[in-house]
Formats: sequence, C-alpha cells, structure tokens
Amino acid sequence: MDSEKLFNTIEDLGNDHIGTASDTPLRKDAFELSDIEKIASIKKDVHNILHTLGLDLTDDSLKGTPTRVAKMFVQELFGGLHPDRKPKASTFDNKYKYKEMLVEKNITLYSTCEHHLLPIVGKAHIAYISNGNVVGLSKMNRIVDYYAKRPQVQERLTMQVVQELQKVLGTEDVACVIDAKHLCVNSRGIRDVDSSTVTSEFGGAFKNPETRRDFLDYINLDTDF
Ligand SMILES: Nc1nc2c(ncn2[C@@H]2O[C@H](COP(=O)(O)OP(=O)(O)OP(=O)(O)O)[C@@H](O)[C@H]2O)c(=O)[nH]1
Ligand SMILES: [Zn+2]
Repeated sequence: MDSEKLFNTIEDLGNDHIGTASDTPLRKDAFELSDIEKIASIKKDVHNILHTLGLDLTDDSLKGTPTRVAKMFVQELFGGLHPDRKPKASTFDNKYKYKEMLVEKNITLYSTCEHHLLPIVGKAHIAYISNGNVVGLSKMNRIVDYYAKRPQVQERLTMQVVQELQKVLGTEDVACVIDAKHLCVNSRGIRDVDSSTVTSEFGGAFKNPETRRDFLDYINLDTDF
C-alpha cells in the first residue's frame, strides 16, 4: 500500500468520525477527476485486463464491455464513494410521541468486497429510538445503499450506517445488524456456499442487553437468502 497517498475520508464523504476505523480510506485527491474522466480511465484499464487475458476485444459481444464495466463501477457499484450521492435524510418532529424502538428490517443489501471486488449480498436490519426526531423509513434503506456502494468490509459498512443515522437523528440510540454472504468466501477460495457473516453495532440504549434482545427478537435473524 502506498501509505503516503492514503488519507482518511474527507468530512462530507462519510460522517464526522474522521480518522476512525469506520472511514473509507480515500486519497486526498479522490474527487479531482470528474465521473466522465474516471469512466474514460477505467475503460482503458478494463480493456487492458481483458486483452491481457487473451480476449479479442473486437468481438461483438466483448467490445462494449470496457465501457459497460467502467460506467457500472463509477455510477453504480462504487457510486457511494461520491458525497453528492449521499441521501438527504431530513428529519421531522416525532409528533406521534412514539417512544418505543422502530425497526426497519430485511433491507436488501448489495455491496462489493474490497479484498476481491466480488459481491456481498445480504440483509441489513436497523433500529432506533427517537429522542424527538423521526426519519422517513425509506431513508434508512437509502443510507444502507449509499454506504454499500463502495468497496467495503462488512464491519465498516455496519459502523458507517449506525454513525450516519446517529448524526441524522441526533441520538446515540441506533443499532444495525447485517447478515450477508460474501462471494469471495462462497464462490472461490474456501467455497463455503452456506456460510454468511453477521456483524452488529449497538449504540446508546442498545448496549443495554434487554433493549438489544428486543431488537434481535424483532428481526428474528434467520439466514434464508
Ligand atoms: N473482516 C473481513 N474480512 C473479509 C471481508 N470480506 C472478505 N474478507 C476476507 O479477507 C481475506 C482476504 O485476505 P487474503 O488471505 O489475503 O485473501 P485470499 O488469499 O484470497 O484468501 P482466501 O479467501 O482464504 O483464499 C479473506 O479471508 C476474506 O475472506 C469482510 O467484509 N470483513
Ligand atoms: Zn473478498
């Protein structure tokens, strides 16, 4: 790793927890190229990989692949590296005076393992207890999706989701559990098709065993994907 070139996330990209293990490691010049410039550059790289593997890039089926992959990386799979794509999670008053935990479960998750660039597929489950602010339900799904669209390790993704919601909601009382399959484990290497990885982050009130138990009971974790 070229450590001189690596810096922690700029503030707007991730959250306010600069310099913690939950930051996506980015170079300081990460945003100097436009998306169009990134696509043009990655297109050449993908072309080179396929060419090196011996493929004929003039073949009808392959000729569009470098552009297709480059666009997919910049705009889709790794779109969450760009702070402009961070969802606007506006809050509103908890006028219902609902005081119990709210659980958004079975949030579909597609991410990419940063060690092998292979898919991570799973479910995220989020809970929070309002201290006066409420966030629209779909914003939780969108926050998961935003951080998932980066090269990731599951531990970091779990922490980033919790930290972002803590910031948006103005409370520590947020928890997230992620249960996901890593294709780098399932389809290559050890090739264990059945295993999945569970990670959790319990903030504030969720450090209390009873509150945590309630959350886990609600989501009734059962890997069936
Ligand atoms: N902690 C953590 N590890 C991960 C995650 N995704 C993949 N890994 C692991 O990262 C490791 C990568 O390290 P290496 O041992 O260098 O990779 P490898 O030689 O391809 O290892 P094998 O997968 O065992 O063949 C592997 O063991 C992966 O299973 C993740 O989200 N979190
Ligand atoms: Zn991997």
